[in-house]
Amino acid sequence: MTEWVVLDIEGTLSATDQVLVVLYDYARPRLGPWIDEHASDPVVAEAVAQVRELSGVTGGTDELVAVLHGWMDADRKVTPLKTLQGLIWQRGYAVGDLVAEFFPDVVPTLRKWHEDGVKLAVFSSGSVAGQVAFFGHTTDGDLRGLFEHHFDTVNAGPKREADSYHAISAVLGSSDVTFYSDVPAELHAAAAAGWQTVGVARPGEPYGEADFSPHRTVAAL
Ligand SMILES: CSCCC(=O)C(=O)COP(=O)(O)O
Ligand SMILES: [Mg+2]
Repeated sequence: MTEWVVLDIEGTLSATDQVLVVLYDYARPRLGPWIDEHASDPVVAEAVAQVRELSGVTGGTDELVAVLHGWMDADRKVTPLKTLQGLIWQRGYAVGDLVAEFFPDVVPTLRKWHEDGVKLAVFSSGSVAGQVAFFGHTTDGDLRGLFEHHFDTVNAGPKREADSYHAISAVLGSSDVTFYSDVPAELHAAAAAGWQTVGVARPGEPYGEADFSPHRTVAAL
């Protein structure tokens, strides 16, 4: 049995539409008001500065929002976008607008692994703040206690680079780690860092028919 299981979210634990439709549609109209109402929050100010730097935009909130919407339409997992989305979703879960849903196999399997002594962590492009709110408000209740660690592109790095997985191993204090993801490029990066890998090829999902070789592949956890 592996010491650690690290899990991707979108396409692995939850349907891609949960993120790209439900969560993105919730964030889209709220980005502008959030930026204006939280301009003095250092996290928001830093995210806005990064959006300006990456896009070259010098105008007001409307121009920033146009950039953010463009990134969302292209599903570009750009870190400042994920930071702003995470703050909006955190509020959405707290006030009861949002409830996280999983594929049917997910919660029973996570509970079994946890009971069997396997340590669980998450590595997602979604910000840690968004992840924690997500697992705290699910159709199966508060699942935060199942996870020892949360990683994102801020505290670990890009998901398609081996260095990010080395950084996570250093925090976990172990290289006995198995990574579950629906994206082959993420599995290649994890394998390059010495992790065990499992491709999650769920029928009907964007990567359901992808070539996962040489990784072990399952259709459900
Ligand atoms: C509240 S978690 C939202 C997850 C998210 O924003 C996302 O982009 C998922 O990407 P992943 O790396 O988990 O495929
Ligand atoms: Mg994914």
